Amino acid sequence: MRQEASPRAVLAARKQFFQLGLQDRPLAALVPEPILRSWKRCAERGLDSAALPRLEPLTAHELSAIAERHERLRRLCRPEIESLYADAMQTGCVVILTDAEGLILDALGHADFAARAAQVALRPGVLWGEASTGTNAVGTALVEGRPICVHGGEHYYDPHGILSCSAAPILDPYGQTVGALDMSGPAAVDHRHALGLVRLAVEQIEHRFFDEGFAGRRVLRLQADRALLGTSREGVLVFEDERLVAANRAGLGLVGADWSALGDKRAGDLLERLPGGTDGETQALRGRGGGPLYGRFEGSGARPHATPKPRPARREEGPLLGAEERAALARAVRMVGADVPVLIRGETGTGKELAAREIHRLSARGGGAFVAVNCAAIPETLIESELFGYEDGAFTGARRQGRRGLLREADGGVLFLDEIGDMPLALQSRLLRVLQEREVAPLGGGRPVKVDFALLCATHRDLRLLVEAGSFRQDLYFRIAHYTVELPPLRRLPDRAEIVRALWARLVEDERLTLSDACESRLAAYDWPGNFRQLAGTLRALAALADPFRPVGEDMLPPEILAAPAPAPVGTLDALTVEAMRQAVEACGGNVSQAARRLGVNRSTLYRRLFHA
Ligand SMILES: Nc1ncnc2c1ncn2[C@@H]1O[C@H](COP(=O)(O)OP(=O)(O)OP(=O)(O)O)[C@@H](O)[C@H]1O
Repeated sequence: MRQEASPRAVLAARKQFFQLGLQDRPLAALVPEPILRSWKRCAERGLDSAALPRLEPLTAHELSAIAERHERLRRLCRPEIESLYADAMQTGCVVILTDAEGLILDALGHADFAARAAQVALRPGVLWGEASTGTNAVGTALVEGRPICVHGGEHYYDPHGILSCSAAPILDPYGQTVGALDMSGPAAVDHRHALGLVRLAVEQIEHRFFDEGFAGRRVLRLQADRALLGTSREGVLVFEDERLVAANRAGLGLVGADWSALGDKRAGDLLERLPGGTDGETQALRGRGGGPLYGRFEGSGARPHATPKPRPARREEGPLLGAEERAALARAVRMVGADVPVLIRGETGTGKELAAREIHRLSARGGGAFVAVNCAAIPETLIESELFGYEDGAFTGARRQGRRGLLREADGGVLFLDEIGDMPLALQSRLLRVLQEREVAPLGGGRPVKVDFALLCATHRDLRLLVEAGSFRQDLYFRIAHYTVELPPLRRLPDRAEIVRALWARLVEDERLTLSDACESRLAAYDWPGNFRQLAGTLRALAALADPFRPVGEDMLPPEILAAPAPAPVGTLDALTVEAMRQAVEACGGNVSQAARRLGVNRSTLYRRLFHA
C-alpha cells in the first residue's frame, strides 16, 4: 500500500532534488521510493523539470491508424473503461488507455476536467512515456512494471502538478506489457480509491484475454474460493503438451510461480491433484507448496469428465431502443439511402455514435466506409487538414506528405461528424461548399475531387441557439438538419427497469450474476446524467463486485444512486402521482416552487413526496 506523501513533504523534496541537486537518502522520507527512482531516471536523461515537455502529438489520421492497430486491446478494455467512466463522471476524472509505450489511445471522462487535462496534453495522440514526459503514472507504471499513483508535485514537470493520476500496466497472457490503464483527475481532489479501481479493472481485462485465442490448448481455471471459479477473480493457466505456455497473474500467484515459469514448468511441477477430490467438473488441487485449490479444465486436453462450459454467443451490440426511437432510426436509414443528411441530437452518453453506426449498418451504404470525426477532439489547427487533406509540400516538416483527407476516405460510405456544434466557423463554410458542390479541394491548391458520401452529424448542443449566437452558420444548419433524430435522456424513457434488465443481460455473460429487485428498482429510479454510458459503466462495476448466486443488493450501489429518492411502488396511483410531480419539476428546470404552482399543491408537499419518499 502506498504511503501518501503530504503536499508539503513533496514540495520540500522538489526543492532539495530540483533546486539543490540533492538526490540521496533523506529524500526517501519525503516521497515514495518509486517516485524518487523515476525523478533520478528523468534527471539522468537531462529532462528539465521547469520547462514544458516537448510533445509531438499525432495527427488524427496517424492516431486512427495506431488505434486500428490496437483494436483488439481497445475492444477488450472497452467494458472496463466504460465502468471506470461511471466513477470518473462522479469524481471529475478522465479514464485513459495507452499502448505499451504510453501513447494515449483513448480518453473518456468528465468534460470539465478533460478540457483542463488537454491543456497539459493529456489527450489521445500524445505520448506519456516517462522518457519524454517525465515522472507520470502511465509512463512510470510502464517502466516500473507495476501500478502506481503519481500525485500533484510528484510529477517531474511542474505543469503536471495539477494532475493526480493512477495507472497500472496491462499484461497479456505471455507476461508482455501491452498497454496501461489510467485514471487522472485534478490534484486538488482526493482520488485515493482510484488506484484500487484501476487495478481491479486491469485484472478483469487481463482475465478477458483468455476468452479467445487458446483453441487446442488446455486451459485450467483455478481459485482457492470455489464460488469465485468462473469469475474474473479466478487464476488461469494454459498448458500445451503439459507445459505452461500462458497465464494470468492470479494463476501464477496461486501456484507460487512467476513469468519465468512460462515455457519451462509442467503442470505436475506446479500442481498436484488431491486424492478423491473430483466433483463433477471441478477438481480439488494443491499448488506446490500452497493451500488447497479448486480447478476446472477446459479445452482439447480436458479430463474426460470436464465438459467445457459453452460460452454464450457474442450478443448483439446495436442500441437498445424504444419503439419510437426504432421508428426514427428506420426513417433515418431511408434518409441516408436518399442522400439526405441526418442530425442526431441527444445528451452525452445517449448513444448518438451507436445510433449513427446502426443507421450506417442498416443503410444502402452499409458496405461502404463509416468515417467518424469528432470535431471537438481534434485541435482546431488540425481539423481542416484532417478533413480536407493536403497536397505534397503543402506544409514543411517530415510528417507533411500529402494526404487524402477524411472526406475523401468516406467516399462511397458515411461521414459521421460528431460534435458538429464545435466545428470552427471558417471550416463550416468549407464544409458547406463541399456539401453543395460534392467535391473536395485539398489544401495546397490541389485539383478538386468528386466525393460521394452520406452525412450524419451529431451534437449535444442546441444548434438553433448557436445559430442565434452567431457561432453556427444558419445555411449549414438548414443543410444538415433536414431530418433530426432526438435521442431522449435515459431519465425520460419509460420502462427503465426493462432497460436495466436488458442491458444487464447484454453486458453480463455470467448468468449466475443477478440483480436483486430492490437494486433494480433503485437503478431504474436514478436519473443517470451520463445516460446509457453511465448506466452501462455502473452495471459493469456491479458485475465485477458481484458473487455468483448472490443477487446484487442495494448496499453495493454507489452513494449517489442510494442518495436519490427511493422509488415509489410501481403501478399504484401513488407511483403515478410521484412520477407526475417529478416530470413537473423537470419541466420547470428543477424549480420546485414553480412546479408546485403548476400542479396546484404546496411546495412542502412536493418536497416531502419527492425527496423523502
Ligand atoms: N441505446 C443504447 N443501448 C445500449 N447501449 C447504449 C445505448 N446508447 C449508448 N449505449 C452505450 O453507451 C456508451 C456511449 O454511447 P455513445 O458513444 O454512442 O454515446 P454518445 O451519445 O455518442 O456520447 P457522447 O456525446 O459523450 O460522445 C457506449 O458504450 C454505448 O454502447
